[in-house]
Amino acid sequence: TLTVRRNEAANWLRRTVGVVCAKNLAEEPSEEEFRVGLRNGIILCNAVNKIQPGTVPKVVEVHSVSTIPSDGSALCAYQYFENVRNFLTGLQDLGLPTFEVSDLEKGGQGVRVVDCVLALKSFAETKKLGKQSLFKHGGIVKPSMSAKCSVRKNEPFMKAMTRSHSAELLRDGVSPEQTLGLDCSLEPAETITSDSIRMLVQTIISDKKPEEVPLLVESLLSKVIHEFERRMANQNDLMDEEDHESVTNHVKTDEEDNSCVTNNVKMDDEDHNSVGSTGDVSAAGLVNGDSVAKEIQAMADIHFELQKKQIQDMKSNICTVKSGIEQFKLQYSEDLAKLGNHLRTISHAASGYHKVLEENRKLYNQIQDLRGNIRVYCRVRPFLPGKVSSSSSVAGIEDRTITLMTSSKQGKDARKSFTFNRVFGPLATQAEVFVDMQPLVRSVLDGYNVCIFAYGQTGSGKTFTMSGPKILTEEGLGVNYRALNDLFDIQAQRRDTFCYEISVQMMEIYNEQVRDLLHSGPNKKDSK
Ligand SMILES: Nc1ncnc2c1ncn2[C@@H]1O[C@H](COP(=O)(O)OP(=O)(O)OP(=O)(O)O)[C@@H](O)[C@H]1O
Repeated sequence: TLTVRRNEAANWLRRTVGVVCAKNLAEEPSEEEFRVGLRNGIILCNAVNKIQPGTVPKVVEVHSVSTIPSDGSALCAYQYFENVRNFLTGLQDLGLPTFEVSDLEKGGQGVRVVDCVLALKSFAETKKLGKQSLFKHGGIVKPSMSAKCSVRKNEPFMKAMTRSHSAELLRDGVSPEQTLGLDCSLEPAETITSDSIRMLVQTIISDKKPEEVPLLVESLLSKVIHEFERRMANQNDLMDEEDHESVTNHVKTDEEDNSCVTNNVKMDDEDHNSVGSTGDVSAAGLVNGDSVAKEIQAMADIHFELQKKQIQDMKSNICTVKSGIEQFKLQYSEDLAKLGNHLRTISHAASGYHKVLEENRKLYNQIQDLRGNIRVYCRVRPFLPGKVSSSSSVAGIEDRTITLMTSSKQGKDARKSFTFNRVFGPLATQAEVFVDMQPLVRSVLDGYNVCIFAYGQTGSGKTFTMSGPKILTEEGLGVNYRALNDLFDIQAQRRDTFCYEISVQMMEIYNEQVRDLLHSGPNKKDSK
């Protein structure tokens, strides 16, 4: 705020001119007190002369302090005006902001006075800083030039600052010998720009004799090179530090990798357990980059050797597997060749199968023909329950012959023998009877027509032989059932090579009449 800034300005003036000179300016003056305190221009002129001696060549002052009223009214108005005017002119010469004389009168713009004083304060501080910097590095001591020579009227404040700063160097003067001691390595926060440096050099050589210039430039360049090398060395040191930090971080990262490696090593080979402990020690004892690098290199070497060994093992395993595969391939080709031979044999056999089958069929049926195209069998029914067995007319039964005895005739005529393909006695079972007929069923499936029928008087046992008893059992199955069973069995055996269609009809011939027993409707007589 304005009050704070005004207090700051008052304090700075008091410090600059001393409390005796600034006895009429309070530390924290009001606006009026500030105006009255500075009104006669004495404090202002002394202040600017402290900063820049000679800015106000003559300050009108009253030495008898006691005679000066608090508002400075003892001085004539023109005297006040003279001091203030000289002060403002000096500010203009320094390129600082100014104010109007009327601003120190009642009703004037006191803020402009405050601004002006604070600008002078900044100027003084900047100048002091520049001097310290120069003295610190240089030893520039010989004033030979007025500050005014480098300060032009109405230049911008900051530009004036820079120029003034440069002017300090010049004003203090530099002999060639002294310049040799000039340290161009101004502080890193130096305020001198390239323009000001150029100006500085120009000014330095401007008042030098031509023969002094090369020596001067040489000394400057020498200093510049020296400074450049120093900064490069600093830069390298900084970069080394950064690299070291980077290496340390890298090592930390590698520590984690090494722990993985260590685990792998432990798992792979117990002989390499020492590797794990080495890795732990190196991880714990990372002190500097070299030792760490060596540890890492050692770990990498061990890991490399381990991997090399694993690769060799894998190579030998691959060789073993390869030879195994070659052997297997050889055996496989041999087996394949054997299988091919077998297949050729089977193929050859298969090609002759149908021929052989046909031949077999012909031979089989030739046998059936040889056994008789028409075969006649005789079966003797046992006595039915309740009948006397002694009244039988059968005198004897042989394999193919049966002998009957007629009680009404005597002698030789009483006995007659009959020959059949085979004679079955009363004890013959259904299975025994069917055995002689079974080959004919196979001939049916080979394409031959076969007819099996029973012939005899009523109650002689035709139905029993062909179908079975009234209460049917497995053993009692007659020729019809057994023949049909055989037909279906042979059909199943040959299903891969033959396809058979089987159908059944049941006809009855009775009293010269044929009847279809499976016809569900009214009996249909068929003369055929
Ligand atoms: N080998 C046998 N063993 C036991 N019993 C038999 C035998 N043959 C026939 N029989 C019995 O004799 C009786 C008459 O037989 P079956 O009915 O088969 O004669 P059939 O010749 O068919 O008579 P029909 O011409 O009148 O029909 C039946 O009770 C039957 O069980």
